[in-house]
Amino acid sequence: MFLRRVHSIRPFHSSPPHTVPRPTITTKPFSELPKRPTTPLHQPDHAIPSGVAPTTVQVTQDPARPRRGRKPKTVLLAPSECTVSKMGVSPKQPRNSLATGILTNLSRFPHCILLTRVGQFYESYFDQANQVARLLGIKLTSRVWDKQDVSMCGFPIMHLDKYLKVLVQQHKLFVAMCEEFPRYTNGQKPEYDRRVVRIITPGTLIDEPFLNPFENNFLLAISADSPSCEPGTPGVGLAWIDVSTGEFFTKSTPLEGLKDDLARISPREIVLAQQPTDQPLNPIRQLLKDEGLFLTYVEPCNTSHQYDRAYTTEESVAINMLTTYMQANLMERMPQLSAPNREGLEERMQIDSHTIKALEIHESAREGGLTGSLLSVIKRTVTGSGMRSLTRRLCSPSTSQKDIEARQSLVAFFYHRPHLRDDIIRSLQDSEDACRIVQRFLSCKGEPKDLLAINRTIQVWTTIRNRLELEKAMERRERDSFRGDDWSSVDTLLSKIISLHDLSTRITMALEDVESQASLPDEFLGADSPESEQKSSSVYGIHKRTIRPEFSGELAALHDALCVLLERRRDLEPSLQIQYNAPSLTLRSNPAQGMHVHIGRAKRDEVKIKSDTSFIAISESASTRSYFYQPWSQLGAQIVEATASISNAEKEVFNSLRDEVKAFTSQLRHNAGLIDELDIALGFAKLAVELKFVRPVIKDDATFEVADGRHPTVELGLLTSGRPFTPNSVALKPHSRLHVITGPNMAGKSTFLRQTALIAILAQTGSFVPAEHAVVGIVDKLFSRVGAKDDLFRDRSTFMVEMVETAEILRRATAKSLVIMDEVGRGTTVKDGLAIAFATVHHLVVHNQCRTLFATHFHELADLLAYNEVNHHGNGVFCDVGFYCTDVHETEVGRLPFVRKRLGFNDVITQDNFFTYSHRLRPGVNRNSHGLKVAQLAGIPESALLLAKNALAALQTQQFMNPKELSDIGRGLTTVPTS
Ligand SMILES: Nc1ncnc2c1ncn2[C@@H]1O[C@H](COP(=O)(O)OP(=O)(O)OP(=O)(O)O)[C@@H](O)[C@H]1O
Repeated sequence: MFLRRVHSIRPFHSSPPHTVPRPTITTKPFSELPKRPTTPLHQPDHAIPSGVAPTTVQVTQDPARPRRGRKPKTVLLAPSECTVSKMGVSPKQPRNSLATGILTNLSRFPHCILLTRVGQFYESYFDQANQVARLLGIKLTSRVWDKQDVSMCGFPIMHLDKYLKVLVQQHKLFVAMCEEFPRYTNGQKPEYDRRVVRIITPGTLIDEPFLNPFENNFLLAISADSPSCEPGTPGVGLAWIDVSTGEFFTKSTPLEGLKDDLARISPREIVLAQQPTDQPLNPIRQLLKDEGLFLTYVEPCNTSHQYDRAYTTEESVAINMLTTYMQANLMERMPQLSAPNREGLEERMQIDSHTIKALEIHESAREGGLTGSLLSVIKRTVTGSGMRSLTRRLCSPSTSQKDIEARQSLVAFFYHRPHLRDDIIRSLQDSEDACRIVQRFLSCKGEPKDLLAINRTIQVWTTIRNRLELEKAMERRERDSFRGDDWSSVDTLLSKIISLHDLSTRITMALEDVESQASLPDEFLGADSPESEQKSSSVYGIHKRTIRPEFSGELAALHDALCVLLERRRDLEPSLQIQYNAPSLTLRSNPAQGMHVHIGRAKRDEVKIKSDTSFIAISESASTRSYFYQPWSQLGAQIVEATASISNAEKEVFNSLRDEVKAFTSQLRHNAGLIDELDIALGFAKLAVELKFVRPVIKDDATFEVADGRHPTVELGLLTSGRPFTPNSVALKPHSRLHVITGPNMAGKSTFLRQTALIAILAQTGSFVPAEHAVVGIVDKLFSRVGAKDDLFRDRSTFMVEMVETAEILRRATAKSLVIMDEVGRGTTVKDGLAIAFATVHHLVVHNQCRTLFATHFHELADLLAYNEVNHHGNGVFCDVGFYCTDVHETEVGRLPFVRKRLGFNDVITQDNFFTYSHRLRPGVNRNSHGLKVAQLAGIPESALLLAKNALAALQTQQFMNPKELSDIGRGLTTVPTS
């Protein structure tokens, strides 16, 4: 039989969320990419990257000579043929070099918003200026080029980060950054070379200050056209990198696992090979399109080059695509990359994409932020990278018993040593994000303060190591019961930390301590004011000392020479004061007047100077005078020259130190990874103490036993309103893998299901769990069917979404999986729903053989499933199903009046209103859902409630009434006759 849906409205599929044309980039094998930037920073380079096509330029009509009836033509122009017209460009070379440069860049990067640096501003011109001004909410203005008005807008460079965030993160636009580089010829006014140094896309943010330090920003490439992508085979190649930290991964995944990987990686941008438009979308492309992710298309990789034997062909394609894309966008900022870490398919618990969202692991479902998520409740890490690692781990916990137990041992170690734990946490708070700093260096960026930060971090690592070793020595000495075994997890960690003592010593020897850095310019050059000092620093090369003079012979000699000059200056000032009887005379410099002699009290001190021709007056105010005085000008120039030489020598030292740090990239990343591990373990230990978590026993079978387990997020939520959480137990065993949960609405069925899944995740992440006791058999895949929303955008009703998710679980769950299902079948008629629920459970028991918790209001399901069972004597098909339920108790004191008060109702509290939910599970089946009580809680009007009550009574007594009778019941005129 064929089913055909008939819609009066055709299904609607929107276009991708962005409208900017996508880039076309030819991919190259990873190994062919330069390992370091080909052009040093700040060296002009006019080479246009290959593969950039001439742009399509809209040629607008000349407003002076309108040609009626003609549409504007679209033609291809080479950049050099473009010129400015009122509303766009026209084919004539403009005389203005800035305009030419901008037009060239606009044509080279047609898919980008171009921001051009002009002095202290970033500016946008031509048609783009309208868009930029609108998006950023800045003023649109115009300027005249070649006697024509050109739209423009701009903002000061200090606002760049704020506006980049709007363009790139908010509007998902690509921004080409065009910087200016002054060229000085024969002491003339500088000319400027302008070139695009980088294209900023949502996935290629490096160290922009608006990057969240606690989140990864992944750029993902997918080999979407793999020929070997048969169902079930891992044929889709993935490669993803956080450009800001250098964390680089690759993996092959089967098509059905792709969605889960996307949910877990949560990429900001996905790079995909372009496909001819006449070809139908393959399933991978269809899935990516359906998910509504931010996709960027590049030219297909036309090489079958395999990056390394360790990687599959699909992975190599993805790696090549990713690195080529990075190269094309990061340009001069392209960092050196280390080889990607390959993730095996079996190493991690696979959590399907719905489950990651439904369990609110790192994002709450309601507000979308961290608050209310599992992560927000369990997070105790103190470093940004620790938090990022924790998030990744929660979304893909380990499936290796050995790894999990090693992590648990570390947590247990710190659990029992609060004083040590607190000490190390305190030390960790002083460490910096080593991975991000190293990545900055690898992108040829970074400042001396980053070197200091790396040094501080290495020192923190050493302090932690020393503290642990000290503790061990103390325990050995003081504790009779000292057991070396207790220390094995810590010893293993310590043995893996690589000593970077030499690197740290070099940085310490080289870098000036912060306090003395500011002393040089003020003291010796007599800057007029802090502002003028700031201004003058660029002009006169006044420079804050960053490297210790004694670090290199050359620097020491330069500093000696400067000292001599400064000594001369120090002598010159008092001798001039005495010679000219002018105590208010000082030697000064500023950008406007250069080196000059300043008289503070002119009336009193100027007399002798005025009559000396070697002083040339350059400015005056009511009480002060300034003079040009050649000996000071010459001496000052020498000082500036010496300072500039020091500055250059320091830059060289800084660059060489930066190179040294870069040479230790893998060691630094390795140590940072271990410290993340430590940070997470310390956090878990603290969490276990604070929230009374216990260490679960990990097994490699199908057991899942939890005594008095709790839902950490719901428990915390209840705590804030002063209510206790009722713990619940579960005991899934290899021979009894299915539990059916029934009970009233609002009595805690969903909470119980979710807490079980969260306990599995926490246990395999290495954390202790919220329970009195727990035995967790390793879960390979975790699935959930909880909560339902429709997905009209993708043409799916609520029930359709429910069935799609159920189908996926039935296809994919294995005997090692854990499945939680909440009210499957509720979205249709009772009979259809019951039938589907029965078939689903049956399939899970017979075919998937996985551990399952199934919550339902269909109590009839119990009769269909069980026979001769301890707590339920049905006529069903299975003998080893567990049945548990929650309850409602009519009591003298209950929650209802208080809940209704909170909802804004002002009821008279009657005895009838009193009941409580028993959230505690008991064995058995509850056949009453008490739905009307929830309706009452929610504020359904009294008359409607009365009608519902009577209708329910009628249905229960099998009495069927005509509409007139029902209406009378609704008006309270009559009640249902009892049978
Ligand atoms: N074990 C518990 N202890 C205390 N309060 C709980 C417990 N479990 C649930 N609750 C409270 O009850 C509310 C409803 O729980 P939950 O959604 O799990 O009920 P349910 O039985 O699944 O309801 P429904 O059948 O209507 O979906 C929760 O938001 C929480 O405030």
